[in-house]
Amino acid sequence: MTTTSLQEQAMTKPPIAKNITDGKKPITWLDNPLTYLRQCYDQYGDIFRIGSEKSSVTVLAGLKANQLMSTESKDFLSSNAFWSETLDEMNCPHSFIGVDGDVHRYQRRLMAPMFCKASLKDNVGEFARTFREILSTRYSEPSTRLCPFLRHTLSTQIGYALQGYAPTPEEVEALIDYQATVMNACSFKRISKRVLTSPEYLQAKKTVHELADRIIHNKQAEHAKERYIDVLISQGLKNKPQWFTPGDIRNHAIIPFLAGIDTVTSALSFALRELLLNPDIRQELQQEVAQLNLNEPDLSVINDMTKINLFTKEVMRLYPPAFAVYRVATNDFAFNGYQIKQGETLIFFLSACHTDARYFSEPYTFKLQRFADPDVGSQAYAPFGKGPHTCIGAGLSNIILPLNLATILKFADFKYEGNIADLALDYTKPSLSLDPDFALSITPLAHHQTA
Ligand code: HEM
Repeated sequence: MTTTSLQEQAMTKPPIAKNITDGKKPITWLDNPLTYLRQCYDQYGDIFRIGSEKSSVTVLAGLKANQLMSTESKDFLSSNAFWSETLDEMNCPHSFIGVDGDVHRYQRRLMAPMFCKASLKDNVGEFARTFREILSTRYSEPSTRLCPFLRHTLSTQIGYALQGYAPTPEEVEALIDYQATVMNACSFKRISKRVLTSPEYLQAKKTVHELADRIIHNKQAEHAKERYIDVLISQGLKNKPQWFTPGDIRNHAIIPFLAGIDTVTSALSFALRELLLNPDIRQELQQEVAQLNLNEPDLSVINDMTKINLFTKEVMRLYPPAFAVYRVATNDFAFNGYQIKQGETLIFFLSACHTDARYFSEPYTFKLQRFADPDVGSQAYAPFGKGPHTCIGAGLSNIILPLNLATILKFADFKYEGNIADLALDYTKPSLSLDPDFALSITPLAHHQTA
């Protein structure tokens, strides 16, 4: 491109996406955001706007957007401006997902040791036991709604590992409803804020507050390691009281659930859907798990899950639970020849490259061995985000996701009665989800009893 046309482009705004279809029929951003973004990226490339000329949001995508987020995001991008209304409603002004700079760095340093593999390695056996127990005691029924089952399992695993407390299934559902309602009303603006006065929402909020207080005050003497919430109180509150209001502390009590349950549920449900679509892959993975000791597994067993690990990576490439993240520009900056203005809301479509044939051949084909080639991925693969806010729970997720999948493959049979390819996507939750009524018939296998 010549210098003049670059200058001209900088004067104009990025193109507005128009007439977007899924290949057959028109689709909208609100109804089908992932497909919408993918089609826009194919049509317009690394930068475009969605919405109308009067009110639009700029989307940055592709390798350059990922690199920008990784390297320079701290200089001119803010998470806070996007999250602030959600944090107001949750009464936690310093919740670390929605703050920038020193207050974010300080909390991240405090939390990082609790999320590292060295800290989680002793929980692996307990994760496996938890899943087997829940599977056999609660969910060996003819038809199990998959998402509540996974949320119950994951909240128990995450809760015991980090907070020494496992929420009840009712508390977990209240958490999920509360989070989805606040985010949809306050940050994504998908629904009216009037919903925040509805009796259902207020009840969920009350349940979540009570849960947070119970976690804070549940100082179980027998808990083996220092709990996340205790570290935050003993170090954070003590050294930086201005960043740990009572509301912030409550938020820290539930943050591992808010960030971890919905996302891992998404990945696991798409994984099971993919296994139902691909019986050959299911059989291959079943052969691998047959060789594994899942009775008392440790980290080495997770490392031995070669195919399962390749499989989960490929699942998150095609179905990235958090396919895009929001930021607000805190300074003017240039991107791909266009000028981004301070104050603009931006969507970083970080998973755009996941279906770009330049980085992943035949991108819409599910290939079990794709990531066996170590050169595949790198900057183009970003299921856990990029830059300062990149997922702190990625290590935990890389343990519980393959472990749970292996456990269900080894200890249960699962069937779907309908046509699995027809299952609709659901965008009412913060993460990419499958139809909330998606139900499987799960039968614990006989050797489960003796395992
Ligand atoms: C498949 C599973 C998961 C996926 C795909 C995922 C994805 C992400 C992404 C994309 C971000 C970046 C958000 C942004 O830049 O605005 C993020 C942040 C975060 N994730 Fe995850 N996540 C997963 C599991 C977990 C788990 C299991 C936990 C904890 C129990 C967790 C805790 C967090 C937290 C606390 C943050 C905020 C980090 C910060 O602001 O510095 N995530 N996650």
